[in-house]
Amino acid sequence: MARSKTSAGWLKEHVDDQYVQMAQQDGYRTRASYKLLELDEKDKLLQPGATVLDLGSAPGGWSQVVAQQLDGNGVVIASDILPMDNIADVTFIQGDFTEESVFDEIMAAIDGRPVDLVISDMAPNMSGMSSIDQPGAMYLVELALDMARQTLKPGGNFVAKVFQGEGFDEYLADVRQSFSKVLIRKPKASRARSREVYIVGKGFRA
Ligand SMILES: C[S@@+](CC[C@H](N)C(=O)[O-])C[C@H]1O[C@@H](n2cnc3c(N)ncnc32)[C@H](O)[C@@H]1O
Repeated sequence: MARSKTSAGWLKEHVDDQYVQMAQQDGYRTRASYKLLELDEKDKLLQPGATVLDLGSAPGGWSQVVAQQLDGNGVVIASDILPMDNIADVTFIQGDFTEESVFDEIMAAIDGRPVDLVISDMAPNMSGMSSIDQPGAMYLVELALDMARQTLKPGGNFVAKVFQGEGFDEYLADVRQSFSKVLIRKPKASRARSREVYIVGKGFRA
């Protein structure tokens, strides 16, 4: 096989490919499933009977993991601007999360239930220009945190994909205001060259 990359680059791409292959074998719609599986293994996020809100859910890799772990015992509400094929036991709301009407629709689906976990893997389409992409990404995670603050039960948990760059430190400080423990995770299935990390907030303080 011709190797045009450095051996470190080749090795990383090979590992990335392995996740794609694993997802196909395990029946997950995307390699992203392994990120949530690793976060759950480390931080014990998914408990039977939980109400979970999955923001930026398409194509559904995280929702599949949540539905699988809850195994019919719990409530999963997922939302994305893109369509998502049906997943058993997952209520899906399609729409732009920056629009108030979508926020209201999600709130209506939650129907006053205390939410145990809010997870956001939302990311805007990247233009490659960080002066545009970074503020767009930060805006989405700020809205996700706002939703978490309005819906989580005391002691509830929060996960958000955040890109390291402008606004990251301020966002982290903001998350720390509302959770008793905050961790920064880089799951193995997250590409090393990506600036994405996952902020995990545990123990919501209402
Ligand atoms: C990395 S993907 C999520 C993958 C998902 N967690 C999974 O496991 O299948 C990021 C998602 O964020 C969604 N997204 C981006 N901007 C959005 C917005 N304004 N409102 C809702 N979803 C948005 C995208 O459509 C995309 O599906």
